[in-house]
Amino acid sequence: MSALFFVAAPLLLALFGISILSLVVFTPKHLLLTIKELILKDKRPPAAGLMLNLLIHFNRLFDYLTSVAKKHSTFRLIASSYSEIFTADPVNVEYILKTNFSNYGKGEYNWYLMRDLFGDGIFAVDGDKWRHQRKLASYEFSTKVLRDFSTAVFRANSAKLTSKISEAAAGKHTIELQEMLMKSTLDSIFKVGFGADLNALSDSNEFGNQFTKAFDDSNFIVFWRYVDPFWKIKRFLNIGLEASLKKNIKVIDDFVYGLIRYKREQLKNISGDQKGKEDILSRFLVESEKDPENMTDKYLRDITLNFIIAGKDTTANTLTWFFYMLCKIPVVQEKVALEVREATEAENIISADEFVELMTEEALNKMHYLHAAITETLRLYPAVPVDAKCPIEEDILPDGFVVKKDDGVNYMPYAMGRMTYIWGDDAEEFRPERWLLDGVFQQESPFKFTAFQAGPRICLGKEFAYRQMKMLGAVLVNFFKFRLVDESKEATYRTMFTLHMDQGLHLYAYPRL
Ligand code: HEM
Repeated sequence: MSALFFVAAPLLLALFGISILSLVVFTPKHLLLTIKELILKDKRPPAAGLMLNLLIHFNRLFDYLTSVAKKHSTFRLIASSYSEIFTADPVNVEYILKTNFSNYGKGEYNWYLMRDLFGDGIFAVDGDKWRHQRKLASYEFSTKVLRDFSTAVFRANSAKLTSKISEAAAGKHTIELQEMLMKSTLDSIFKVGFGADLNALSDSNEFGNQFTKAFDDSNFIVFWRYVDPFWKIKRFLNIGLEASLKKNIKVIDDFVYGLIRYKREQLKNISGDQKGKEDILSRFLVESEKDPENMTDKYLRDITLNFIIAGKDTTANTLTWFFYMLCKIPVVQEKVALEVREATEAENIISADEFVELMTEEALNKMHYLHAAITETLRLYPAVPVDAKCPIEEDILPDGFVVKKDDGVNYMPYAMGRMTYIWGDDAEEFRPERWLLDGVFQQESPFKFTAFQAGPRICLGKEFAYRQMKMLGAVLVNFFKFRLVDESKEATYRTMFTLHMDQGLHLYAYPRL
């Protein structure tokens, strides 16, 4: 241990120095680049500071970026040899995500930071691997079978959650809703995406709980790499957060490989045409039988994990902020409750199991106010608050600013939702009515409302997510009135890839009926 310390300490100090220098001062390479920029009169986005600012403001990172975006719709932060560009301009966003899509991928840089956790899954890759996964998953999302099956699963899980909350309400206990929602959406993605009951993999709930905890922590640690100049050395020495990440990834891997083994066994009992048609994982497993060299178990792990992440956190986090806003503005909560009763035509006091049967597609489609309230939540609390891209070639954005090949380019759904130049003077107000015209929900441009990304890489699960969120939202509001345990406290986020409420959402639930 002490020998390791004596070897590692000077190395760490040297790296510390170099890294801080690279973040703080202008190296000769950077000076040359700046002089070149001045001579060539490149129109670069205004420099709002150094990359070090991201580290300084890490805990309130998305609010820091919002405050800068209020002054400059496109700006950059400077590192030693490149700039990280941030934009909140819908015209630029359309250009990056659609018009010149082929020039803006995840890139090597993002993949390198994310790969220990996300591997070669759809969130982290470009090119053929992305196209392959997108194509196979698109089939699955477009089928009526998936639609009907997922609706049945959402119904069952909503009734299950209602019964859990009823127990807490009866005992006058507080609930931590974010954790409950995380479990519920994990159950749903397991059943729909992988055709398996989470409990089927293990007798105890602990299995899913450990996975959820390990994933949350990894999500935070991998995001932290973007601002930590020492992460590579920490990984090499297996110390600090990188050592925890390694342990967490082991828990995640055990969980996902366990699922793949279980699914392979299940698949052995299915033959003929039906094989590979039931769920996303079966489809990928059948592909791997045809092409075992490319579709290794590691690749299957990456694909599977990325789908769990896609389906679980985004939806649960959005619902968490939705219930938080319902508590902050009780009149919105009452309007949702009224709409749900009218749309389902539920007259008598009925059980949750009976009530979820009234949640038909037709009833859900009638709930325009609920749809608007969820969308308003996503406008102000987008599940993916900042999204990073890397340019392949030097380029000029529609606002005339030059993007260099080594720059990073980010669009900012969190900041965009708060810009008066996009949403008007009341941009920071939570007002579901802004989405309604004569009571009917109106779509916005996906380049202005960017919570689901846009263009060829637009979220594949958008419709699936709305169905699940409307179902859970409607059923819970129908049965309970929610109140914050601490009404004076403003909720905040834990900075990571997804907008996770820090410390969870602690509520009282009172029976409504
Ligand atoms: C409120 C819920 C959701 C939100 C806000 C959301 C948002 C997003 C965003 C912003 C991306 C782009 C991420 C990136 O490239 O960095 C994305 C991609 C994706 N989402 Fe969602 N998502 C939600 C729910 C879901 C669900 C429930 C599923 C699946 C069950 C899903 C499946 C996917 C997939 C597969 C991609 C990758 C698309 C690609 O790269 O081609 N999403 N989503």
